[in-house]
Amino acid sequence: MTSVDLTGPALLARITELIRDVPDFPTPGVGFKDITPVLADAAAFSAVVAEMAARVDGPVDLVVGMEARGFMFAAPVAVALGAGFVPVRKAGKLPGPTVSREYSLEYGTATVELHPADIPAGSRVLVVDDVLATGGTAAATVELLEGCGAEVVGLTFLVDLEFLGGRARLHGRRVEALLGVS
Ligand SMILES: O=P(O)(O)OC[C@H]1O[C@H](OP(=O)(O)OP(=O)(O)O)[C@H](O)[C@@H]1O
Ligand SMILES: Nc1ncnc2[nH]cnc12
Repeated sequence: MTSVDLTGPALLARITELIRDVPDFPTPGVGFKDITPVLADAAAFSAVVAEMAARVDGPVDLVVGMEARGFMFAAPVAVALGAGFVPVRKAGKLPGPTVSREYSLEYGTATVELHPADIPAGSRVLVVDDVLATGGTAAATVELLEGCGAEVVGLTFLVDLEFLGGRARLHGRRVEALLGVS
């Protein structure tokens, strides 16, 4: 059992220390932010989940996380908020019926899918992922959710790679990031 005693600037400093910069991964020229050390640190992980859960206004029915790293934060945030969890998966992983969107991200293109049957119309949904980079993944996820009639009440990330401009793709929405990298 771990107590959450990391908050504010101490949490920010700890996250900054733990996230590992990996040059040229997965492709040349990409500066990859490896968040696995945050997951492996019990105090940091629980504090991140608590902080993500705190940065939302009003009730949340569902927390949506994107495969695969998004699942690692979104599922515990859902439990912390007393909300359900819905996975957005890469193409071909969900049995369906699914709705899907193709999108581009910092290092390629992909297709994401979800089960609309898991999203009752009017659901208040929080989207959680580890990294906001170009915003392609998050924007595609918002399109899918809104196509199901959900209300996206916010998007929360561990890291915002600000120099890639992802926030602009989410203009007008509540976007929270625990750490901004400029
Ligand atoms: O803002 P974007 O440019 O869309 O990039 C951000 C996305 O990229 C990463 O996922 P990735 O597709 O690498 O999958 P993974 O979580 O399975 O590693 C990350 O977890 C975000 O979902
Ligand atoms: N630079 C990066 N580091 C980690 N995850 C990412 N997803 C997209 N770009 C990324």
